[in-house]
Amino acid sequence: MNAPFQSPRESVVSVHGLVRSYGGRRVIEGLDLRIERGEFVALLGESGCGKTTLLRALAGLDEIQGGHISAPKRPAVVFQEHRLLPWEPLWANVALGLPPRGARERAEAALAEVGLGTRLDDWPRNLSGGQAQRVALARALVQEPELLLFDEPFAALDALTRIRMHGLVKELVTRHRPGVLLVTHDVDEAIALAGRILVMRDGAIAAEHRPSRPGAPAATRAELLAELGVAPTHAAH
Ligand SMILES: Nc1ncnc2c1ncn2[C@@H]1O[C@H](COP(=O)(O)OP(=O)(O)OP(=O)(O)O)[C@@H](O)[C@H]1O
Repeated sequence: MNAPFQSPRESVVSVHGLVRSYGGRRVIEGLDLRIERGEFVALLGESGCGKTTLLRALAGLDEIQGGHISAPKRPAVVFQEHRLLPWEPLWANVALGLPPRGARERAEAALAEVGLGTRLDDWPRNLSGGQAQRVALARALVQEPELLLFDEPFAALDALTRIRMHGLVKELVTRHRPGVLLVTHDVDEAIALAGRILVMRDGAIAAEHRPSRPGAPAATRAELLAELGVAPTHAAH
């Protein structure tokens, strides 16, 4: 009897030999990256090493100077600041870019998923920082993206709100299964959320960790801190 057919794991992002420079200065130099469907990848690296530059290139926001990127045309992006339109109510902010028919209902469902289902007609100015980021998350997920790009989305939140957001993001990502790339400065956040953690250095991926292996989180934390040149402290959570 034939063995069951096993398809190779499908990648949602595939980058080969990426080069990105600003005015002749190369920030990304021959970078390779794959993200599989439903995979949650975190990207760490020293300030200025090119994390946001990579994310923008994946989002198709910038031209590249070399190499090849294969990624969905319209990935959803969540930035550190919520970027909500102050003159639109919450539901319209979430519905932005949806076809008009059924847009309000879809926005309502997405806002309910992030715990703001009763605030459809409220305004961005009435939200706390954490609530505004939840709306930004709803706006990203309502598009049902194959790829979700996070650029330090929780960095401006207080520690408790950040931990609550981690729980919510885990739940939503498990349900919707987009490929995720999370740019973060927070080693503990990367360990809490990602199945795979990449460290960026000198314009390329310098190290890879899989914190979900049994017994791996503590070792991964120490290795990551050493790679990032930071003295270890107690885990934040
Ligand atoms: N528009 C731009 N024009 C010129 N140089 C830029 C531009 N954007 C970024 N850079 C440079 O590219 C390098 C990488 O920047 P990038 O923002 O990608 O780093 P990062 O790893 O995301 O940093 P951080 O962690 O501090 O956010 C930096 O040296 C930065 O000065």
